[in-house]
Amino acid sequence: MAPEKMARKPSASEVQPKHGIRETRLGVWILKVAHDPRLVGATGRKHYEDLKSTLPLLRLLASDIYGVAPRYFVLFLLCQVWQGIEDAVLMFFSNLLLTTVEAGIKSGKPDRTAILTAVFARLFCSLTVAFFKWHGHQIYKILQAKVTRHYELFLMTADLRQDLPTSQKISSKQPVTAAQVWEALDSIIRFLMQVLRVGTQLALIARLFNSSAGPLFSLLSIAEPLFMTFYSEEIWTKIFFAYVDNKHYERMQTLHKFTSSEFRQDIVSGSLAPWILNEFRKAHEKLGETPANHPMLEYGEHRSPLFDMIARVLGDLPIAYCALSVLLDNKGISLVTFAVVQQSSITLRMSVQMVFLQLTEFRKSLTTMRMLYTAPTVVNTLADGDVAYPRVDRPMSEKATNGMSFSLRDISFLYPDSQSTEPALRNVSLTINSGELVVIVGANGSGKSTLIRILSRLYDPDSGEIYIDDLPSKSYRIEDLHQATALLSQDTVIYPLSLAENIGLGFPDRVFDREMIEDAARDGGAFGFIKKLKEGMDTTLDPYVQTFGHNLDVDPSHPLFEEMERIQKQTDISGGERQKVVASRSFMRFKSGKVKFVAVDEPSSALDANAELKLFEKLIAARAGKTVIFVTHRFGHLTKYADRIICMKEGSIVEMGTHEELIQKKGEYANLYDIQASAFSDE
Ligand SMILES: Nc1ncnc2c1ncn2[C@@H]1O[C@H](COP(=O)(O)OP(=O)(O)OP(=O)(O)O)[C@@H](O)[C@H]1O
Repeated sequence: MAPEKMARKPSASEVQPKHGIRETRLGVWILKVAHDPRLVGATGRKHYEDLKSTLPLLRLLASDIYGVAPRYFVLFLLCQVWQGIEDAVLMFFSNLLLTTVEAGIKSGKPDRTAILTAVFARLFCSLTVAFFKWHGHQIYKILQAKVTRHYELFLMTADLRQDLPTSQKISSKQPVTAAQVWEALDSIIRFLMQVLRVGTQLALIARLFNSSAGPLFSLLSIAEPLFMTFYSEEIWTKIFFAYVDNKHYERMQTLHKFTSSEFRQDIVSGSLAPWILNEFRKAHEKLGETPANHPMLEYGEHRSPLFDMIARVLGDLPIAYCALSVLLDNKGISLVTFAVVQQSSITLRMSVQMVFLQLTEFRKSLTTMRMLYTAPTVVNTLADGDVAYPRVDRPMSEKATNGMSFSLRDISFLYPDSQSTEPALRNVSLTINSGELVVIVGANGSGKSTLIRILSRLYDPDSGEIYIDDLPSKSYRIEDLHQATALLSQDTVIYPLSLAENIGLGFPDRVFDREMIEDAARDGGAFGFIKKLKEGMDTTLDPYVQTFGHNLDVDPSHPLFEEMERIQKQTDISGGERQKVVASRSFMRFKSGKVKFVAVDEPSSALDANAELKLFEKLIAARAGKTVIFVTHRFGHLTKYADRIICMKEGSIVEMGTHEELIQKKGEYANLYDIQASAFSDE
C-alpha cells in the first residue's frame, strides 16, 4: 500500500489566523501558535499601559527587598549596574588606548604619558570587571538566601491563614513558590540590566562616531536584531500549544506500550505478540514518511531563504555605512575608531537580541510577582465576627459555664467543589444543650462527620442558621470558637515533629511543659508505648530527611552506605498507637481550660476493645464544663451513657432520643442496633 502523505511543508493555505492563533501541521503534530502582539502597532499602546502598570509593582518589590537586606540589595544593584555598563566602559577605554597609540605611530612621536594612562585605565577597568564579578557572585548568594527565606515565610503566612473551605478551593492554592519568586526577581533584574547595557552601548557608539551621523549609525547597528526579533520564526519566544494528530502514529505509540512489563503475563498467556507486531507494522506502513520530529525542531525549517538574506544584509549595514562615510567625507573616522565602532555594533546587536529574548521571561516574571502579592489577599470563606467567646456579657453562673450550646435551624450543606448532586446535610434542625453528652449514629455517608465539622465551625452551612450560646455563630471571633473546641477525629494526623510536640500542640502555650505533656499522654493511653521508644518523647516519626548518595549501590557494604541507611532509618508506630498520640493531644487541649465543646468523631477504629473503653471513660471523666458529642458506629459503651442519641440517614436527622426510647421505637436506630447485637448472639 502506498504510504499516505500526511506530512507536507506548511503552506500559506495551512496558516489560518483565527482569534490570533496560527495553526500549522508539522508532520504528525498540529502546532497552534498565538499571534505575537509585538508585531501589531495597535497593541503598542497596550504594551505601554502594561509597562506603566508594572512600575508600582517594581517599586513595591524593590522596597520589599530593601527591607529584607538593605546593604546587600544596594551592593547587588551596584554590581548589576556595573555589569550593565561594563561592555561600554571597556570598549571606551580600548578605543582611547588604540587611538592614542595610532596617533603616536602616525606622528612618529608617541605620547608616553597618554599611552601609559590609557593602558592603566584599561587595566584598571579589567580588574574592576573581575572584582565586581567575584563580589557580585558572593552578594548574589547571600541576597538569594535572604530573599527566598523572606518570601517563604510570606507565602506560608498567606497559606496558613486560610480557613478549611478556602484552602480546598483550587483557585486559592499557592500559585508560586519562594524559589520561583527569586527566579522571577533575578530575571526581572537581568532584563532591566540588559536594557541598560543596550542604552550605554548605543550612547557609546553615537559618541565614538563623533559626528551628527552617530545616532543614524547606532540605528543601523540595531537594524538586524530588530528585524530578527520581529520576523524570526524562533518558536521558543512564542506562546504555543502542540498535539499529535495522526491516527497511525497514535496507534503505533499505543501498541508500543505493550512492551511494558505490566502486560507481559497477558501477552505470553494469550499469545498476543504476533497480533501486536502485525498491527504495529500495518500502522507503520500507513504512516509512511510522515516525520514525527518534535515541533520545536521542525518549526524553523519552513522559513523562506529571503529571511536570512535580509538579515545578513542588515547585519552588514554598519560596516558598509562606515566605509561609505569615509568615501563621502574625506575626514571620515580613524581606522581604530572604525574597528572599535564595528566591534561595538556587533556587541550591541547581541545585546539587543538578548533584550528581546528575555522579554518573554520578563513578562512571565512580572506575572509571578503579581501572583505573589495577591496570595495574602485571598478572602476567607468563613465570616469572622467580633464577639469574644465565651461571651463576657454573661454572668459566670449561667449555663455557658457548662459548655457550648447549639441551636441549628434548618441548615443544609453541600461541600464546596463536591461532585454530588445531594447535599451532605439537608434541613437539619437541632438543639444541643450546654453540658449535654450526645451520640450521633448512622450509616456511612449519612452526614455525621459533616455535622461535627459544621458545629466546630470548620465549614458554614449554605442555608439555615446556627446559634451558639444564643448568638448567631458568625458573630463570634472564629479563633475564639476554635480555641473553645477540641476535635478528635477519625483522620489521625501525626505531625512531622517530636511526639512531645505532637501532644503538646494541643495547648501551644505549654508545648515545652514535659510534665503536662506526660500527664496528657497518660490520659490518652500513649505514655506506655512512648516510654519504650529509644528516644521516648523526643522521637520524631516522619522527620525531614534529605540525603544524596552517588555510586553507593556499587558496594552495599561500604561504610558510607551504612551511614546513609542509618540516617534514612525512620521509626514507625502502629495505627492504634498513632490514635493514642492524637487522643493525648486532645487531653492536652483540655488543659488550656478554654475548651467548652468536645467533638469526638470515631477516633478509636484502630484501638483494641480495652483501649477504646479506657479512652471513652477518660473522655467522659473530663466532660465537666463541656458539651460532648460522639460520633460512633459501635453501639454499647457510649450509647448507654448518652443523654441523647441522634440517628442520621442521608443527610437528615431521622430519630432522636435515649437508647431505650429509640429501641422501643423500632426504627432506624433499633435496626442498626439489632444488626450489631445479632452478630454476637449468633456466635
Ligand atoms: N470533603 C468532602 N468533599 C466532598 N464531599 C464530602 C466530603 N466529605 C464528605 N463528603 C460527602 O458528604 C456526605 C456525608 O459524609 P460524612 O463524612 O459526613 O458521612 P459520615 O456519616 O460521617 O460517614 P462515615 O460513617 O463513613 O464516616 C457523603 O456523601 C460524603 O461523600
